[in-house]
Amino acid sequence: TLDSAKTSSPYSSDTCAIEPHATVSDTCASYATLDALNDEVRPILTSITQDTDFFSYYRLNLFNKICPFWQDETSLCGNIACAVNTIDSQEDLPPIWRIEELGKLEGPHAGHPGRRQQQERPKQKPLQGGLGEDVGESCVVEYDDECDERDYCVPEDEGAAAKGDYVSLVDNPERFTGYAGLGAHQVWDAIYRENCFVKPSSSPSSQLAPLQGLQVQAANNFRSVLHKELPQLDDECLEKRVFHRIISGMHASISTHLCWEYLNQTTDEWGPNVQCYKDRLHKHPERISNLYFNYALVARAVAKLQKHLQHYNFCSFDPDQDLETKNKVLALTEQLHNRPQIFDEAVMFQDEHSIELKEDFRNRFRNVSRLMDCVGCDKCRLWGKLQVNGYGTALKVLFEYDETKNGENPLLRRTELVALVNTLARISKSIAAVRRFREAVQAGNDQILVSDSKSEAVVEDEGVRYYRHSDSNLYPDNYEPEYEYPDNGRPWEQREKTETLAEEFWQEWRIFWNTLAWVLKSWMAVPGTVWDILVLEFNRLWHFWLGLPVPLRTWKIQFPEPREEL
Ligand SMILES: Cc1cc2nc3c(=O)[nH]c(=O)nc-3n(C[C@H](O)[C@H](O)[C@H](O)COP(=O)(O)OP(=O)(O)OC[C@H]3O[C@@H](n4cnc5c(N)ncnc54)[C@H](O)[C@@H]3O)c2cc1C
Repeated sequence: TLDSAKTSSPYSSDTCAIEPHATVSDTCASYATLDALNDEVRPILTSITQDTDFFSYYRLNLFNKICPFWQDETSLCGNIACAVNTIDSQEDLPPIWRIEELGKLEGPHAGHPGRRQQQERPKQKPLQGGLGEDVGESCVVEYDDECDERDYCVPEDEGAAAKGDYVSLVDNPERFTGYAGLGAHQVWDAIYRENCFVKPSSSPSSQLAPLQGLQVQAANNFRSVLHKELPQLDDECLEKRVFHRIISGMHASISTHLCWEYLNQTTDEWGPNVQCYKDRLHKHPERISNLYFNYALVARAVAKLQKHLQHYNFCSFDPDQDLETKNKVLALTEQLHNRPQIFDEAVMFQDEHSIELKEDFRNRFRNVSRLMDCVGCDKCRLWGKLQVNGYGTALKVLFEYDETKNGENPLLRRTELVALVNTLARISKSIAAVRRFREAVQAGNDQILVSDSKSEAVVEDEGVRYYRHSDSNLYPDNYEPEYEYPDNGRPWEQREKTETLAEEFWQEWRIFWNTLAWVLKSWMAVPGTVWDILVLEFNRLWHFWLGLPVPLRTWKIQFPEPREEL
């Protein structure tokens, strides 16, 4: 099914997809142009998404929605299934716990205040410090969450009483989580198969357990979209192609992130995994092409907002933060705007069926958005939802906004703007990572060393020095590596540094605590284990007494190697 989507892609024969001076098809720019643009905007984009309260928190309904298309316990979370299978097998316990942990959300959450709370609480502190005392809550909370028929995504609060939680995007980086297998494949499969303007012979939902209540309604809407006759759609239709490229480009970006921030479970180290890149991207240049295509599309949408954002209110009750955030955003939109156009949306939806086609396109995109509730790993669902919303917002801006006007365009909701800019930052990071991976493959290296050591300043702009970082991009003086790493492994780029006393203390404390937990668990398992051994030995004795072949002994005494196992 995914293969059918793949083979129907007109790009599978695109062997020169990553030739630097080739034009990225369906855009107006070459790979080299987009790389150069990315080098230029990456520092400011990183600063916006990492350093401003407005863009580093996202509101979404992550836990209260059920997958509206199928009921299938195994697809809910591949990791939990793994953990259930292996909990008996003590040997595998620590790594599996780690995998399960990887998908969980980290950092503080804060619930969206209800109407009464909104009236009672001071406007500067609507979350009452829920995200930490130093977070500008007036930059984070969004009261206006209504949406209109022009949206390409299902609004976050649709059909649910709860208005969602605020989560930190900085504390929950998109990277390897171990979410894989049937559950993940089923979601990708549904996204490609059901949203590819291909008339399905049978929907996956029809093969799964029966649906109930609201699920039936959602599934019916979904099917009615799929079965709608659209005479003008054929395999070569530009709009269909664009749809496929957006999905495939998003998939490629997720794959890049998980390969770049990969956890080697044998060595417990995080770092780029060149083989992962080769398998998922390098052997499929059309996927890299789709990644660059998405960059052009989303960057064009952000550029188009230049006028619109001039009077945008980022932090209602904090003028200093508001000004700082606005300055950064306007610098970004200006950089993207003041250059030859990289994507021309005006060629789409131009024929006689355009209204019908646009409506269909939008509905299919909404289905992708709903499918995100079927993703069985919290962090993957967070970033999946955010990026689908980001692409949906980009499409809305491209096809519904007039860039020459200011007040007449509908105001973008906060969630839309945060999703749009963070999605651009994700693709930007992917493009930089793909370049590093490509260089490594061309040089025949199986490893990439990532270090944050700075070489000499390369550019100085308005008092800020930019350095050429080891990932070959330019970063401002105060740049810190984008990601934080889990407690159980120090970042690979910091391993050589000397540890402070506090760090050493906590490291030792963690080992002590894990040892204690491990010992207590082992003690609790003693009665069960002794019982199993007695039954097995009695069975062997019984076979021996009857003169039957004696079963092999399936247990042994093994001394643990605590440091490695913990
Ligand atoms: C919405 C979502 C978000 C996810 N987020 C994360 C995450 O943050 N971290 C994490 O570790 N895992 C994440 N996953 C899981 C991850 O995407 C993979 O599904 C998982 O790593 C298993 O990979 P795989 O090699 O089996 O192939 P998959 O990536 O699952 O791909 C399945 C099939 O799709 C086709 N395919 C693959 N890439 C493309 C492409 N770019 N274009 C077209 N076709 C393609 C291929 O035929 C492939 O066999 C996410 C999954 C989903 C659905």
